[in-house]
Amino acid sequence: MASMSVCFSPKAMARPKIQNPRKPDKKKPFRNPTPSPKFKTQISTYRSPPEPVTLSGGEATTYTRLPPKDDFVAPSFSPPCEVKLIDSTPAKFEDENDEPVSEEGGDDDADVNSVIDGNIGYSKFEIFEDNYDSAFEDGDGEDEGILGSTNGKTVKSFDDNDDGELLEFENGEYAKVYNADADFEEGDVKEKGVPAVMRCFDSAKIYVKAGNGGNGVVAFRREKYVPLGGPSGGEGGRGGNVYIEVDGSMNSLLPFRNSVHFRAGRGSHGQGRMQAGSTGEDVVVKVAPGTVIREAGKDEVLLELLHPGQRALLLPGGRGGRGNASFKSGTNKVPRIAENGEEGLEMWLELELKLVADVGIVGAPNAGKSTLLSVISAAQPAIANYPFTTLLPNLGVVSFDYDATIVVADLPGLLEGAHRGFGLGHEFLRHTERCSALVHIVDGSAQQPELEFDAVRLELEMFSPEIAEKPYIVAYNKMDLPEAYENWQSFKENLQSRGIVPFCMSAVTREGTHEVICSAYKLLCKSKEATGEFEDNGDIVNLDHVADKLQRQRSASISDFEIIHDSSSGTWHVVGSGLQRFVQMTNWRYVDSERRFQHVLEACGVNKSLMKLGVKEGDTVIVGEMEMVWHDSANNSGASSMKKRLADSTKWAQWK
Ligand SMILES: Nc1nc2c(ncn2[C@@H]2O[C@H](COP(=O)(O)OP(=O)(O)OP(=O)(O)O)[C@@H](O)[C@H]2O)c(=O)[nH]1
Ligand SMILES: [Mg+2]
Repeated sequence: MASMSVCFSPKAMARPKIQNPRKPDKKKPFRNPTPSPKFKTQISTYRSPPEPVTLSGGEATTYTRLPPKDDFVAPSFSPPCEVKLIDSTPAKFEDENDEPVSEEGGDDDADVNSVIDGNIGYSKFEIFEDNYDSAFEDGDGEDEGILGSTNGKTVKSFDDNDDGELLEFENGEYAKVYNADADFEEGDVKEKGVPAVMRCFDSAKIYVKAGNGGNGVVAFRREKYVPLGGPSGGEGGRGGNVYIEVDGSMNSLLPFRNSVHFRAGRGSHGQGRMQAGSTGEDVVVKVAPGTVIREAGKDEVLLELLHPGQRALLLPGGRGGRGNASFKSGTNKVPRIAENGEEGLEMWLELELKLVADVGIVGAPNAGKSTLLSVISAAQPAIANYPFTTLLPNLGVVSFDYDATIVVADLPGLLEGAHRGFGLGHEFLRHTERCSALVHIVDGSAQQPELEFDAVRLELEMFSPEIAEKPYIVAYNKMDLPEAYENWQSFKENLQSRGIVPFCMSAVTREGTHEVICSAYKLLCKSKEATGEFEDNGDIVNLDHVADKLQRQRSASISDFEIIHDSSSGTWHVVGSGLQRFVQMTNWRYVDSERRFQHVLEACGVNKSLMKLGVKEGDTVIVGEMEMVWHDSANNSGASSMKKRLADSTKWAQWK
């Protein structure tokens, strides 16, 4: 049997000419057409470091388009066949201090707004798909798509892309529009055609990449009167980090519709005279408070960022490669070896926004939710007399005192059948998940306010029992209108018989609104006390844990590896993150690199393990992106070819 001394050694091979695809092949007749020996086999993907990314704060926009009033016929509110509610926990303010609002909340003399027509029927609004590209384009260049219709007439329209379509932006970047309706069941009302601007309000998919480290260099000190100056190659700079920061001025993820890729800058290469390269530019991705971050396609939550100013290091930049000065030793005073910079990590992230609000305002469309928000806070949501004026949630801050403020979210209206795709469906209900209390607005001028109330409660329950169980206040609105005033007594009695004490108010005249929001605040305090949220003493949370974990994985020891044998092709795969990183950082242009590589394979036990497992002469061994041919040899002189593997495993670049 042949001696088991083993050697991988590279075989010099001609490098193929690779045409740089970005440049046209200009023929230069007076130059030698053979490729320059300095020609690199890898096509450079390096781009100049981007400017630090600063995203402008996205506004929770409210899109308004007033259709002609005649478009709205007043169909009768169709009562739900069966309404079943879970045990809820309505707010009760029965003690002396918590006075419920006067039952005569509406002033008889109140100025009845003649413009307001409370009889709009909305039970027939639904989202449907259509060929709206052509049919509904109004030429104003806005994103428009069909939102709803009544009696066949279009209410609003928004351009939208099909699910799964690739959006191309002017800057050459692209984003995939997801199919939000993947698990749509046949027979259900189709919940397709939600305009992209609405989908992108609270979800986004972005690509982040930390900067690559700069390469180290081989250089020697050459100076008059300094003979044998020694190695002086400096190391490369560290690549830029990727940070995620909470920007308090943002309340949506809409900016990520236009910016999908975030790449940190790469470290610059080292230089002679022991000069280290400079560090790459960091990139800071700004997100809205309440953003949940997951790796694309995975359920595990990486980060949940709630408070403005929080900053998490997500991806650390690659380490700079060492220059030859670092390899100087007693036995090798003239090292001709330097490392490549470590590649920066990259990842596709899925961002999901769950607004951080204390109180959520829910209710049927056109009930007066936005009007209430505009009255109790400085927010200025669009208000109009037709359903679905609010397409995206709005936030407002209500100040009670210097130190008592709450954030209130006004959500798009909910229709009976929202769980089957009617109206805006449950698109935005997840934003109430973080609310501690809800204010349920009932349109007093509706034909049957009790049924409207029950239908919305049912929808909340259908979306999530946890949300339905949140403490809530019922506010009967539009008391200034005679029909609402007339219905109030029966509505109140109906709810009281179920143990719910409703409030009445007129958001337009501001009567009763103060009582409603004060009660919501009290409810909020009670709920926070019960859950112990006030005792939250701000434990220091390590937001850099993702980067720490990735760093630990990356710097695994080179002796941690696994060998996988593919007997059909006689291939041995040596898998280990430490070894792969080592291969990636090895600069094969330098002669000493091969020797060092052989030495490492020997030292970390790869050769021994392969021989134990029965590797044979001529077998292929793959470590990271290097492919070698196993060669048993008596005196270490056996030649084997070493090739660099490209991303596409069917192609091979001959490597010297
Ligand atoms: N008379 C009267 N009209 C009101 C009152 N509150 C709201 N309105 C009117 O009702 C209409 C709808 O009000 P919005 O605040 O837009 O209702 P919304 O619940 O936010 O509606 P969507 O966003 O479409 O779900 C507007 O014309 C308001 O002026 C009220 O107390 N009295
Ligand atoms: Mg609204």
